[in-house]
Amino acid sequence: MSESSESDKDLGVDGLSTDVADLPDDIDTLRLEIDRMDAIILAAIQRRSAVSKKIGAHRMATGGPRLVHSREVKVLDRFSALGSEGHTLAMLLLRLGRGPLGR
Ligand SMILES: O=C(O)C(=O)C[C@]1(C(=O)O)C=C[C@@H](O)C=C1
Repeated sequence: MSESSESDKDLGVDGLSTDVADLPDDIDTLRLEIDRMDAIILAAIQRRSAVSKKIGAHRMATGGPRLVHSREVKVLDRFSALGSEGHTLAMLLLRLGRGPLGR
């Protein structure tokens, strides 16, 4: 998997390295790190969805479109760093942000 890009560093995720050489070969310790990452990921997804819904509500209240294709392409591009599964994950994030109207 690729390291985070320069632009991601600008966005404040530079503390989350994929270099885990410094972690011990101890399953309990490693599982604790997974639990910590899962908690961060879950909170980030929930916050992302809330922000996305807020943008959508504002845009629709001001007469704009429900979806913005160019932004969705950017999200899909970013997650292509994960390979083909990145597309599935990005689509899921976009769906979570759209809410029930966006199916
Ligand atoms: O960036 C926007 O304009 C959004 O509404 C956010 C978002 C997203 O979740 O990334 C959601 C719906 C749009 O179609 C595009 C992007």
